This record gives sequence, structure tokens and C-alpha cells, in this order.
Amino acid sequence: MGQWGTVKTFDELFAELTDKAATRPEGSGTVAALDKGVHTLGKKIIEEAGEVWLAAEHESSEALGEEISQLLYWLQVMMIKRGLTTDDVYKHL
Ligand SMILES: N=c1c2ncn([C@@H]3O[C@H](COP(=O)(O)OP(=O)(O)OP(=O)(O)O)[C@@H](O)[C@H]3O)c2ncn1[C@@H]1O[C@H](COP(=O)(O)O)[C@@H](O)[C@H]1O
Repeated sequence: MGQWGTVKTFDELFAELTDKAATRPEGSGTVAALDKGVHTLGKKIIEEAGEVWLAAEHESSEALGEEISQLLYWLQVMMIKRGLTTDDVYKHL
């Protein structure tokens, strides 16, 4: 259980964000972030990646897990912004 209230998998979050991007519900931070564009999303990814690094060096496993979850979220927002699906990523794993 994370700060966002419910346990979910990478695929479940991706489906939720894809739906938000399509339906654009009022008050969605994801919709606002998508509207800011690739440049802003790229900076957010770099910021969160830095926080993952710092947490890995200096913080607890719990804190590291939270930072990693945020990085995964921002990577998903970038995927959706660029029109990628999870298959476009998974095929390279
Ligand atoms: N999992 C996430 C998630 N992880 C990270 N974030 C965002 O990333 C930011 C990271 O927090 P930081 O502390 O690093 O940054 P901050 O400086 O406090 O925040 P900002 O100044 O960037 O707003 C958070 O404030 C959120 O804006 C997320 N925003 C949303 N989700 C989930 O995405 C789904 C859709 O959310 P909405 O689009 O807001 O409805 C929901 O299931 C949410 O739980």
C-alpha cells in the first residue's frame, strides 16, 4: 500500500493512466502533466531518477520503493504522451 491509497501493478496503473488521458477527468494531475508536454515530462523523469539514486544511497527501503514508484509513474506518463503501449517496452525486455 503506497501513499496513493491502493496497491496496483505496473499494468494496472498504465491502464488507469491511459483511460485518464482519453477521458480527461477534471482535476487529474496526469492530464495536466500530459498537457505540459514531452520536455516537462523529461525533466520530471530526470528529477525522479535523481531521487531514486539519492534514496538508494541514503534512505530506507521503504523510501526507495516510493521513489521508484514515482519514477515508474512518470515513465508511464511519457509513454502515453508519445503513444507507446506496454508492448512497445516489454518487447525489449
Ligand atoms: N502514482 C502516481 C504518482 N506518482 C507520482 N505522482 C506525481 O509525482 C509527484 C512526485 O512527488 P514529488 O514529491 O517528487 O514531487 P512534488 O514536488 O511533491 O510534486 P510536484 O511539485 O511535482 O507536484 C507527485 O506530487 C504526483 O504529482 C503521481 N501521480 C499520480 N499517481 C497515480 O496516477 C493515477 C492518476 O492520477 P491523477 O491523474 O492525478 O488522477 C492515480 O492512481 C494516482 O495514484
